Amino acid sequence: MDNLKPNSANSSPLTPLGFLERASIVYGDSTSVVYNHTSYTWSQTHTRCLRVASSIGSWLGVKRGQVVSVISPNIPAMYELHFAVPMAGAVLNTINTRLDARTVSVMLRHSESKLVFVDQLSVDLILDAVSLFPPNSPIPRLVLIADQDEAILPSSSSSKVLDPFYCDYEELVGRGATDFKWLRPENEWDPMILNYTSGTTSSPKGVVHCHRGIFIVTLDSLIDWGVPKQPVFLWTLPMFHANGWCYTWGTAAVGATNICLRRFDGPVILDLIRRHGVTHMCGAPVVLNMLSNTPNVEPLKNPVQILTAGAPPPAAVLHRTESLGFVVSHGYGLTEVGGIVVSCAWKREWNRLPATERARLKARQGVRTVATTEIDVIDLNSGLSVRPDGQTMGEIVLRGGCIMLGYLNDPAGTAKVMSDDGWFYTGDVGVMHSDGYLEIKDRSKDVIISGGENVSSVEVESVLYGHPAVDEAAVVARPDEYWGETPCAFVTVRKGTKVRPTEKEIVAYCREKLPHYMVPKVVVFSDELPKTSTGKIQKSVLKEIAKTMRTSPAVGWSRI
Ligand SMILES: Nc1ncnc2c1ncn2[C@@H]1O[C@H](COP(=O)(O)OP(=O)(O)OP(=O)(O)O)[C@@H](O)[C@H]1O
Repeated sequence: MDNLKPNSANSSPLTPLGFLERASIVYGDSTSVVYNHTSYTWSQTHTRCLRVASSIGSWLGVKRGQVVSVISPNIPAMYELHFAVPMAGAVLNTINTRLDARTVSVMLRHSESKLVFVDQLSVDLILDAVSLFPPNSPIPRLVLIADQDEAILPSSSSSKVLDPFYCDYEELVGRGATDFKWLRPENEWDPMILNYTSGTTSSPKGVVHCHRGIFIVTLDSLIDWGVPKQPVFLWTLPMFHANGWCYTWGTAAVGATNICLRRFDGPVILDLIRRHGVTHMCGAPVVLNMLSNTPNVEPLKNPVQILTAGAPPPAAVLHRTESLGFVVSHGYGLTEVGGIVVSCAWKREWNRLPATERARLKARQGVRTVATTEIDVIDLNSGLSVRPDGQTMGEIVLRGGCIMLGYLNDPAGTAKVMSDDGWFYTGDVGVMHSDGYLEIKDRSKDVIISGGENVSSVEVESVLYGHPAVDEAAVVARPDEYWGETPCAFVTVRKGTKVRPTEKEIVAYCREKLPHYMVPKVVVFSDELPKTSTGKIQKSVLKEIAKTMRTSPAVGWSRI
């Protein structure tokens, strides 16, 4: 067999872009995208993407390997650009619409972006970002995405303000060639995506993924969640957040109907579920919390699959969401791995357990997905696997085909997380249970060390979420002269709570459920917790507040 080698018939570069052409054949007349009064079929989406890709290259002059950015919520153009930009041979960089102008400016310069597609509501943001470019530095071309269905340009958007825009998105569609031969990657390791991390623990880092990695994680995510053909997929997860965990390309593979929406709250989601017969949706735990705290909700008529990841989902929130008729799946991933690489693979026999026990098991992050090569929890001193006792903490490490190529222009940062031993170091601290399922206990930067004991902030938070009056909770370290650090809890109280709990009551509640050293010594009540642009609680901000607190809380916070 020695002379049987890879050849040109069996080694065309892997890429998820081919899913679109296939969808146009198999599902050509079926609805691909719905947004307010606009809808397209898969055949139309295919043609529109080819036209945009053709215009990006031939009219706007973008070359293979150059970066093209998009700043947009979940509207049809955002979906199409996930195909059109890489089909033009360019590298897609989606930018979070909630970032500030300075950060956007840094990202555009860092990525040397050549072209930016800008949703109408981000016009001011992008113009401010561009105005921060140093004199004489090249400015990317701007294309406006004017929303046909919600024609609201920001107040300052007089025609003069729109002058810097080269053209409108629909003009690109109109000018493009339908018979455009899209640029296949020359090599499956060619960069396809540049995503900046959320910046929860440090400044955002530019993660680069290749076609091969995205192909692997996209198919893996469909299999892992058991997504059937032609589901109805509601876009409650921002596509700018790790490309909607790769379901942007995945929905084309299965011919789904993508329900797009600009913004949402609990009632909007529930209304869209009813109107469109939604079968699948994704969201960080904050979305589950929003749904389960929506007043006067009637249980769903048909079960809806909801995949949650991005932050630890407290068991109490999982339980409340499932009692509304959602079927929750729980996954874990990072921008650096493209999507979900670990999930709480559900065992049929667990269905017989009481609901609270099911929720406790489901709150664990779980096992590697089928296409992830290996995961482990290792002791950083010895480099060996920790004991699988559900107690001994270590760092979660991964290896597999969907791990990023590296951080853009940051070899030192890349080397720090991907060392010669072949592991990618996640920076997350976890334990391994005896059944082979792992559970995250914290981010390494958030572990609280009290009297020499490691306290998992996630574990304390999960107890706080079980309190009927607690809406959101975050636990951080507060410096303590005697213990070194002690847990300090920040909580918001649920709307409609008649009798607000006191600090003493919350502490007493935690004492019933946690060892003494894990119980928060201080509980601070607030109307809102600070969040990152991807909706994660900003513990770094809370840590700063906790540091300044001795016996009395900082201004704006109260200990009832
Ligand atoms: N199911 C989950 N349970 C607990 N934590 C999770 C889960 N899924 C993701 N996470 C957390 O989210 C992190 C990945 O988030 P993301 O890639 O959006 O950037 P970030 O880590 O928030 O930002 P930065 O790296 O810039 O601090 C993981 O490292 C982990 O801490």
